Amino acid sequence: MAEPVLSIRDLRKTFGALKATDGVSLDLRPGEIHALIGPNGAGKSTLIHQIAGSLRPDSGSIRFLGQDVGELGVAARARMGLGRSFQISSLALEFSALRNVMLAVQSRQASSFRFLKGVMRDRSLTEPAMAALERTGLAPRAHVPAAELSHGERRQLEIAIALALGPKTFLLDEPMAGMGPEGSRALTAFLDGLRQEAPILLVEHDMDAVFALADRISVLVYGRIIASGTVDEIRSHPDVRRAYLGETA
Ligand SMILES: Nc1ncnc2c1ncn2[C@@H]1O[C@H](COP(=O)(O)OP(=O)(O)OP(=O)(O)O)[C@@H](O)[C@H]1O
Repeated sequence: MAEPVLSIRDLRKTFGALKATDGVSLDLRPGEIHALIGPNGAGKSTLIHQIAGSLRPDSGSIRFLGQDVGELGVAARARMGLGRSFQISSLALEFSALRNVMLAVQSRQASSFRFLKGVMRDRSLTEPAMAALERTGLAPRAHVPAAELSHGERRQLEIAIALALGPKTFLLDEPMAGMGPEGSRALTAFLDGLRQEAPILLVEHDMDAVFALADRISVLVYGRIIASGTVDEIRSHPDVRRAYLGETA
């Protein structure tokens, strides 16, 4: 089996008496979508924050591309290729979709001291930014200010930004949230193709999307992984049905 791109071992994080992450270990291998599911408050976002570097674990290790990244901050992990879907709040709402992606591309390039006027004509920025918008289906809306994009389009823009950074792994925290059925279907098809480019750790409540996409599913309940396996294994797992799937049945 191929070496994991991302490898987490015995990660722990408490908030006061609450064990938000209680000894989590998981691997993400090349070419796969590993879905992380679990009820509200199970600790999924807390885990993603620790992997991205925005929250420091109490103990445990996170290895990315063979390197222990525990001491690295968010920016250093992002530069290594740990791509996280941006939260809506991080979009520059007054700027166009295109300019939002260009800012991300620019942040990856060495010389960032350019005037904005020059930036908008700089093909080393516009071309990769347009390519990312085209891949996410947002190219027709490239010149629309982010403030005027629909909720679903902003989610597409976040993924375009993550893509433009040339990631080696994607951490996607509920990319389907707030999308209509058509948007979810389009995003599911898109993510399906994306896994070959970079494996995806996918936190998602939309079980249709999870069952359609996941090579492997881990189920998190009260900060612990109670089961990990293929879609079929998880669907038929009695503890999972009781702790999670049964909830919505
Ligand atoms: N900064 C914090 N301080 C204190 N408690 C926190 C903090 N962040 C998260 N928690 C708590 O940790 C637990 C896990 O939260 P988390 O947001 O990771 O769950 P989740 O699985 O992502 O939930 P959801 O599916 O609703 O997004 C919750 O009980 C939450 O209230």
